[in-house]
Amino acid sequence: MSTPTVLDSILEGVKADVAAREAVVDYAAIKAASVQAPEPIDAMAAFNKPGIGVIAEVKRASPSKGDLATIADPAELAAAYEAGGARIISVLTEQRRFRGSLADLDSVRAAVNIPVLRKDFIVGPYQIHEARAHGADVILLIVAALEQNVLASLLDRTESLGMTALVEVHTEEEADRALEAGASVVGVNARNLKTLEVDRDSFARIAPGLPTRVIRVAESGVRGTADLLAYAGAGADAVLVGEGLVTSGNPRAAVSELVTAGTHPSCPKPVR
Ligand SMILES: O=P(O)(O)OC[C@@H](O)[C@@H](O)c1c[nH]c2ccccc12
Repeated sequence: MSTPTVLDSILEGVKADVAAREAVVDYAAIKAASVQAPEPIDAMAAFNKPGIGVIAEVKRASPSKGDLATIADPAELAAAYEAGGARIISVLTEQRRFRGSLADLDSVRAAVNIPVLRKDFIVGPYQIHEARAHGADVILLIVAALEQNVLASLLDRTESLGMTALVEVHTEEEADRALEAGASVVGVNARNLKTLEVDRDSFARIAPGLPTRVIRVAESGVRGTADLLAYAGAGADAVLVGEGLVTSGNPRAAVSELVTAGTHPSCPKPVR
């Protein structure tokens, strides 16, 4: 057997944490809660607005950098992102490496009126019902973490609950798998989750091969407007930004600067 990757070790912790939560709230209960939750917000409408969308992330820590910022109040941060013009708020809920939680998701959901993305390492249907029960409108599905049949069934379940899946890839092969599973929104993560290395060119390599009906999201490594414009030039509909915003000191202004650049007439337009 090959040595475990960072992703393998994260997934192992996530599976243990899911099992612990399921011992408290069982599958039938979380499923019931997910269908009783208030209706999801239509994230496809948010993705389809003109200009480059900014998905702003509530991110406390990362495996590569450790603690990024002290986020005393995730609701306040999310409200600042919304006021700055973010189109969607992403909330990291993985606890061991990213120091996130479902409590953070709850706080953010209560604070904003735009779609909320639950960002975690989804391994099975329990977490999808859980995301919906906690008010998520969008969830992340990471192709590298899932067998093809599981990916396809989790995507179906997400959509049958009225949510949108952001299907994350890092290679052309993974992009093919995302399309094969029926993804409508594909995110190219510049960071390889197996090695944690960042390759900002991965988006430009992969995005042109996606059919025009697919929404393209560039994830990770956006430090400012120059990176946003580069991703826009390579065909991005939206960028997902975490570290650059939580470390900015003024999240509302930082989002607003990106949104302004992404809606300026000189900004390259999405391909559709
Ligand atoms: O902090 P950054 O470099 O702006 O990246 C944000 C986001 O792309 C990153 O948090 C991310 C993308 N895909 C993930 C999957 C799991 C955990 C985290 C991620």
